[in-house]
Amino acid sequence: MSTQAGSEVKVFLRTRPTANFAENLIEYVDGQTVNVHQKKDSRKGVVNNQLNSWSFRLDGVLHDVSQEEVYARVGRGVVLGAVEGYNGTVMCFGQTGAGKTYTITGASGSYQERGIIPRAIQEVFHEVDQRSTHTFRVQLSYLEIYNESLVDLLASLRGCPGAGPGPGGMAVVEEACGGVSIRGLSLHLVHSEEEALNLLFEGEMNRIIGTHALNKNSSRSHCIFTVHIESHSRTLSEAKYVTSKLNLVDLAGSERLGKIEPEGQMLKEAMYINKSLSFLEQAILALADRRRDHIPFRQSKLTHALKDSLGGNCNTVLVANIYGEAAHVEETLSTLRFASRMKRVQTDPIINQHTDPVVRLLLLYGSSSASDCLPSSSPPPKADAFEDFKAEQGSEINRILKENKVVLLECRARLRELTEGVNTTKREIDSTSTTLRQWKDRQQSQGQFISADGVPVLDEAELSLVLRLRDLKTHYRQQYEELHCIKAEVNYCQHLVDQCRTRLLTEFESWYNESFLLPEEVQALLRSGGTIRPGLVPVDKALSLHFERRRYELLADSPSATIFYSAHNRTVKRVGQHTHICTPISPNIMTTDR
Ligand SMILES: Nc1ncnc2c1ncn2[C@@H]1O[C@H](COP(=O)(O)OP(=O)(O)OP(=O)(O)O)[C@@H](O)[C@H]1O
Repeated sequence: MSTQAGSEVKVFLRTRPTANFAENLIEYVDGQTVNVHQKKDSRKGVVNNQLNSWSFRLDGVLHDVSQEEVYARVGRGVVLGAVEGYNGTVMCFGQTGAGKTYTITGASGSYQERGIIPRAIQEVFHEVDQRSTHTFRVQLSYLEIYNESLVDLLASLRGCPGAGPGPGGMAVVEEACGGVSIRGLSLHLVHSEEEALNLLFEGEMNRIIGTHALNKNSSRSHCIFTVHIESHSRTLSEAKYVTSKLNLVDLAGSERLGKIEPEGQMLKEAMYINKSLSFLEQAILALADRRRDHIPFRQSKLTHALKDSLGGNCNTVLVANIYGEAAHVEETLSTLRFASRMKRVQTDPIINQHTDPVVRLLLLYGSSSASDCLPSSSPPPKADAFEDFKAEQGSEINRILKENKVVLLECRARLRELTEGVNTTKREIDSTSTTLRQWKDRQQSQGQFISADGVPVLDEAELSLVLRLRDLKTHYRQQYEELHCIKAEVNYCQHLVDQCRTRLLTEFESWYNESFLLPEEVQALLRSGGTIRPGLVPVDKALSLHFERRRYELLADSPSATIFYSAHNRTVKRVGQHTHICTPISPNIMTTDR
């Protein structure tokens, strides 16, 4: 089993931008050290021993930095680790309105300001596309913990297996391997970045948001977005496979009750939030103390659900969000205290390797009494089976692949034509400029014609050259712009074709294994929808890959932005909220990631 060198939880500080940043109270020293000064409390008497300066050492201070940099420093390592098979957690903690949701999810509907979750999704699928030696299975879940109740934020999606809490309701359950899972929480298989973003936006729509004195869209709950990754080697025909869980956690805001004076429902919410955060703090304190053998995870739903995600077998990163104004310096201090406790928690991540029961069965039977268990006839050659698959089970995705190839070929032909056109125009511009220059030189040597008013007079031939040059330049600019668009379109079509091809091959592999290589009794298990997963992807999901050409024309030069906006808009349309359908403000803004 591979392991990563044990270390501590990584902790970063991120500040919400404000014009009133309390520079005299909060001091950043070397990119890692934060000093906080607080005025002595006069109500406690003139003479008191209260300290008024604190120093905290963290892994990094993210002050005035872009979402992209935050992801690069905080998220990327954890995400890449998860693709390798290491569990990972990125968690945002801090007072209400300090920027936790902005950090983890990002500003709603803005590609540049998307947060860690959409970027992590993009990275996971990028890696999946790159790693052709493995097949990946990516599933998502989105859990909300509101007033000590577990809520499935993706329960509204009909037709997903495992959806619905079942008779016992939702609950955190301990697993034999020491981890935890949530009974009744729906898991959704996703095949592309766009499908995954659809689910994220769907879940966002369902979150419980309240208005708070410090944040008009305050999240009144804890949310855990989890990417479950499973990978099998394509080349090694062994039963081993690797799984990992990537948890992206947005905690509810920590707030002193006295400060905001909530009432009614808000008071109840605030009490639940504070209680669960204080249990979280107790669990962290216990985890940081190596002499402790009991960690009080079961005190709250939050700590129980995060049992296997806070240090231990997990790459854990905490972002401590602060709102650095003088009025909030106490919250800043308490956030930093929490962060420095968290930093003492040890991590010891290992790759989560398992053995596939189906393949193990196959290998086992194959080596002992193959004739009893393996299918009676020998499997057909793969090339023939592939042709059959394309004509039957895989016909829909194969049709989409063919259609996309046709569009790609058309786009390429158009690109060639335009490139030739641009080159021809450029040559004409050059030759017309040369002729004009020569004409001018000749005129200069003969002397310039001047009108009766003393204005230089253009010769008719020279005038026609000047006009021709102007027209050519206008035409060149138009062609160039068109060329730029068609290039982006070609890239995007190529991306879709690659995606369809990978999908066709992956589905064929699953179908071939299940149809010809598995023992008949195992095939029967798969058919009856037993505990063993079927490998085929439903056709309606495959259809979602269909190329919606017109809709993408606007967004042609940035495929990943296209995916982001398309998923966002689809969710907004489906849910029918009064949210804006978002399109990029201008192509320039879209392509330059802040
Ligand atoms: N780094 C940042 N850059 C730009 N805007 C930010 C940043 N951080 C926070 N904001 C803005 O501040 C406001 C509050 O942020 P956010 O909702 O993320 O806070 P929060 O900590 O999640 O609050 P709560 O605990 O109430 O849910 C939002 O309007 C958000 O867009």
